[in-house]
Amino acid sequence: MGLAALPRGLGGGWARLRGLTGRPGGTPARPGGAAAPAAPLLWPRGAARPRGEGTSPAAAPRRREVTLTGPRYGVRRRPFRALSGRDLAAFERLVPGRAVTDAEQLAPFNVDWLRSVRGCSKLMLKPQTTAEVSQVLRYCYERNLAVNPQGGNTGLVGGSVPVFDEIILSTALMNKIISFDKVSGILVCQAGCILEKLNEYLEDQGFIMPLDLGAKGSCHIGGNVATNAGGLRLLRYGSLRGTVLGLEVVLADGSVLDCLTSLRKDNTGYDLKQLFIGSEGTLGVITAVSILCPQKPKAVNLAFLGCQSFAKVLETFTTSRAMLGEILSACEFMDEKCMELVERHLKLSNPLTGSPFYVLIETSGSDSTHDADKLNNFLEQAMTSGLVADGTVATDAKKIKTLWSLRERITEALTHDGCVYKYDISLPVGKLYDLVMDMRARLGQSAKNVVGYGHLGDGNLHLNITAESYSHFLLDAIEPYVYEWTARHKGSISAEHGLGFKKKQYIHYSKPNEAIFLMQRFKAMLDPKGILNPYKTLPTSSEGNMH
Ligand SMILES: O=C(O)CC[C@@H](O)C(=O)O
Ligand SMILES: [Zn+2]
Repeated sequence: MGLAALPRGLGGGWARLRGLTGRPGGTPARPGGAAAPAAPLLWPRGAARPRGEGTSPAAAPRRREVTLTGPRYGVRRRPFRALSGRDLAAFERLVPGRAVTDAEQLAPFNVDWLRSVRGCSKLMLKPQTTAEVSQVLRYCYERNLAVNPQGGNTGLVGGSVPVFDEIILSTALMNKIISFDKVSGILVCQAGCILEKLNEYLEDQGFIMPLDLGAKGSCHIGGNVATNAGGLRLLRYGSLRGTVLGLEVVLADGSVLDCLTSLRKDNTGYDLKQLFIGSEGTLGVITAVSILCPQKPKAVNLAFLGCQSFAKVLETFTTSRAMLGEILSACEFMDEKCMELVERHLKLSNPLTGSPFYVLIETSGSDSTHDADKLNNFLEQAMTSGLVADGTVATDAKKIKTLWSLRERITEALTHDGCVYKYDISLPVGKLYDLVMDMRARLGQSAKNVVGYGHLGDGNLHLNITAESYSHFLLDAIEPYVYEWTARHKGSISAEHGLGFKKKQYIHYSKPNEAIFLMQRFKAMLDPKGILNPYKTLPTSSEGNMH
């Protein structure tokens, strides 16, 4: 690349570092809920192996019926009470006009976004206030009725939909902003606020949300906190365990735990909110969140770079960290297979010529000249030292969004590729791509595509494997090998998606028995009847606990 082509000043909005060949088209963020895309055929092993289902995606109708989770995974319904007419009348009194029983209306809330698991709930309740959530849970607790808390239903591990007939407790109408303090940057809001809407609200006031993810257009902040979602900005702003300052939670028996403080520092006893962050709705229902929001950066730049090897990807990351320092706000990677999929299935265009790997480096700062200088120096170094073979830089918001969609929409592209096996792995960053190469060699022709992408800066790999149709043989080749590999390298089998229904029995690969036992004791203490999001997160010996 000619150094003269470097975007000194980055004024053009969209600067190609070497020979611009294409232009991506703008597209919306990942849809969720009822707006789910074409049906993927995805059967990762859950509580038990799915029974006898292998349909060719090509032959399947785009909106095929998803098989019920209970029979498909061989799960036994726990002895919760079944909903009666008396219960329905009571709920109609507690949330008048907001108790949904119509089967057609309920259908999208019984199926996950990936269309891989399906429950058969007969009732969805849509409370508007914490008091209503409390009354509903008190009633359910007394009557021994199981409850499935649900936000935007964008989860990827089957945690947000019922397994059987659990009552869906939706946070959709709990979407009020309670307060925003411009001095401290602390936002307090109800759990059902949509992430993107919160960000828009904050942007008007010169702030942003500390997290960003592909599902931002549909996911709820309460669901984000309940799953401890990571996303694209974690590298810069840290995890929700740091930015969430307080929570209001309704416990299984209906009691309200008001820990909705807005303090940066508070060392008075145990930090109880941490128990609920990442507990996937199994310990309580999050009804409100207090969260620390950063200033909206005045200057944002995005470099999309092509690298010839993963070693160069790693060195590009370390160099960017060293040279961009405090303005580095994201560092993501994707391999060429991912690029092929977004091009083929979503018709997005690669603005670079073919490279085996692509890296997205975002800077967010307060001084555009200073940031441009820093980025230019970094790019110059990366290019002259041969770390980066090709690249383009965007400074204009629309073009930044277009480039980001290449990365954010990989999940969606994968759903169009056939039967998908998903793995969300944390590893020492140097080992991140070894697992992909190992898996590719191991599976050979039995997989259609083995792709690797993810949050490079966080050491989080999204390994996805696709096949034309479901195969026990392929599943056996992947699992438990992928979990053993991860455990051997001291990684985590769920970096940011949670365990939900599909991964709960693999917790042992990442946590010792003592920790799991303690988790089970917490669960028993906070929800003695086990009514909250049953069959999720924690393994139970009677439900195919394999280890
Ligand atoms: O689909 C996946 O495997 C990852 C989804 C999401 O966490 C992402 O980073 O795009
Ligand atoms: Zn991710």
